[in-house]
Amino acid sequence: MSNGLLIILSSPSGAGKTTVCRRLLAEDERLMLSISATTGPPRAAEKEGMDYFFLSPEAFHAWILEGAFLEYAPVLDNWYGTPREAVQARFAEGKDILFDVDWQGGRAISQKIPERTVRIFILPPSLKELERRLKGRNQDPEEIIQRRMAQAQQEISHWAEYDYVLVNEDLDETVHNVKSIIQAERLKKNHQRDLFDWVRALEAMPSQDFIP
Ligand SMILES: Nc1nc2c(ncn2[C@@H]2O[C@H](COP(=O)(O)OP(=O)(O)O)[C@@H](O)[C@H]2O)c(=O)[nH]1
Ligand SMILES: Nc1ncnc2c1ncn2[C@@H]1O[C@H](COP(=O)(O)OP(=O)(O)O)[C@@H](O)[C@H]1O
Repeated sequence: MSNGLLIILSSPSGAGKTTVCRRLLAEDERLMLSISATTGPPRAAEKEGMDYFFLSPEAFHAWILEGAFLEYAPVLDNWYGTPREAVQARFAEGKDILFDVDWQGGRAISQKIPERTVRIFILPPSLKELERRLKGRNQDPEEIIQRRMAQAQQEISHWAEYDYVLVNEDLDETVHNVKSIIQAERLKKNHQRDLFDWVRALEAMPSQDFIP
C-alpha cells in the first residue's frame, strides 16, 4: 500500500495553478507532477513531455481504447487526459502526485482513492485580474482569452467540491499556503500508513521497559 497522496490543483485558466505547481515541484522532492496528454497544440515555451504529451486526435483516441488514461475529458476545443502508468508507478513508490486538471479530472481522480486525495481550488482575486493575467501571459489570441473567460465561470461553479479553496492574490502567500496544506495532510493519522503499527508496538511494550 502506497504512502502517497493524490493532490489535485484546479482553477479557472489564468488563476495561477501552473505557476504554483512549478514552485511546489522545485521546492519539494516528494512531489511528482502528473504530465497530461492533450490534443491541443503546444503553446510557445511548452515542451513535449515536460508540460504535456502532445497527441493527435487519433493517437489520443487510441490511448483511450487501450485504457491508458486514468481519466480524460474535453476542455474548450481539446481533449486532456491523465496517463495511467506514470501515476501508478510513482504513487506505488510512495510519491505524492500533483495533478493540474480541471474539475472533471479532479472529480474522476478523487473517486479512485478518495481517502488519499486532497483537492485544492485556486481562485483569482477578481475576474478583472483573471483577464489581466491571461493577457499578461502572452500565450493566447484575444478570441481564446475571451473563451477562457467564459469557461472560467463554469470552472468556478465547482469550487465547493474541493477541500481547500485559496484566493491567489500574492503568489508567495499562495505557495506557502499550499505547502502548509500538503504538510498538514501528510501528518493526518490516516495518511501515515506505518503509524498504526508503530503506535501499537509502543502500546504493547511492557511498562518496565521504560525504566532505565
Ligand atoms: N481533466 C483533465 N484536465 C486537464 C488535464 N490536463 C490539463 N487539464 C486542464 O485543462 C485546462 C486547459 O489546460 P491549459 O490550456 O494548459 O490550461 P491553463 O494553464 O489553465 O490555461 C486546465 O483547466 C487544465 O487544468 C488532464 O489530464 N485531465
Ligand atoms: N499571485 C499572482 N499575482 C500576479 N500574477 C500571477 C500570480 N499568480 C500567477 N500569476 C501570473 O498569471 C499568469 C497566469 O498564471 P498560470 O500559472 O499560467 O495560470 P493557470 O495555470 O491557472 O492557467 C502567468 O503570467 C503568471 O505569471
